[in-house]
Amino acid sequence: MGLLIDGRWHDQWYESSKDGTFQRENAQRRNQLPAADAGRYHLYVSLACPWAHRTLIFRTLKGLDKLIDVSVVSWLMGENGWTFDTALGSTGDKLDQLEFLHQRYTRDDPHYTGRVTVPVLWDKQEQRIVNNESAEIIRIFNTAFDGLTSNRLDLYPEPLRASIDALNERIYPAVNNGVYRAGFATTQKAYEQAFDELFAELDALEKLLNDQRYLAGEYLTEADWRLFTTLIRFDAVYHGHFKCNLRRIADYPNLSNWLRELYQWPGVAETVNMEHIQHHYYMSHKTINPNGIVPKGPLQDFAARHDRERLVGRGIWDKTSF
Ligand SMILES: N[C@@H](CCC(=O)N[C@@H](CS)C(=O)NCC(=O)O)C(=O)O
Repeated sequence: MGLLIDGRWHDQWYESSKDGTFQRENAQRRNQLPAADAGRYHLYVSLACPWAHRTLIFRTLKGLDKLIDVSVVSWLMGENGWTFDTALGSTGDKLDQLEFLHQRYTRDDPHYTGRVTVPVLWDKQEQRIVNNESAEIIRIFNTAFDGLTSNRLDLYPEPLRASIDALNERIYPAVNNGVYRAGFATTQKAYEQAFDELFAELDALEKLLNDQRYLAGEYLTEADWRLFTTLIRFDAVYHGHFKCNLRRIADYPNLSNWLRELYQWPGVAETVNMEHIQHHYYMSHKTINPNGIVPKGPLQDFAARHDRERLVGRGIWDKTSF
């Protein structure tokens, strides 16, 4: 775990602020696509990472698998940060056989300063990072290639944007980033604050999903998928490793049924890799789990039946029907 300073790699742990709260660095590459060309872009992901996972799901749902190839980093994030160690689950860097992800960042800018994160959307033609912010990469995937794929699904449809934005705004700090705020807190107070906000929000979402099929109502949207990548990791990792243990997702009937429905959505189960998820967190965060013991449980069956048919659901918004 470390960062680049003026293009040179330094191995160092996250710095929290004086009051012990975890500070997440803002992603630095925030461009739109120069053009929607097939085969021009390459996606770098970790199968362990909830942010990268969003982009993999959108790539699948939007039928981009043949247009955008993917390299997967190793699940272990050690002293060199993310690596392409094929012995530890990486596909290798399919473009240039690089050893470390930080070399991809210094190909973008030899003087890059900052953390080296996944996901990364790389432009092979211009040899630069288009974007390394998952919230923006999924919006790009949602529309940019529609002319090439004829895929008409819309996960951020105009009439639902205000409610999707409002959901993201509360779920990101309390849940998506909330589990990290709890897990990486370095004072009791900072941990308890993150913990309380997290479970207050999960309780509210449990209530919301009692009367509606998906977060924004009858349509399955971006807001659901952004929550999904955190909740699918919750009982296996955040509950124990990040001490988010007031309740498990399995203790929330609506959230766990909703989670199973999304897991069973065509193509989605193939994007979930529990081995990468558990090994990454428990073995990479030595300050939290110094001996790197990876728990064997819990037993989970996301393929089991769910009860969501009891509520009206229209699936993903299809632009051709409007
Ligand atoms: N805002 C970014 C966050 C990405 C992020 O923090 N990814 C983590 C993996 S889960 C990472 O690569 N961390 C490496 C580091 O912070 O050094 C996004 O959503 O794309």
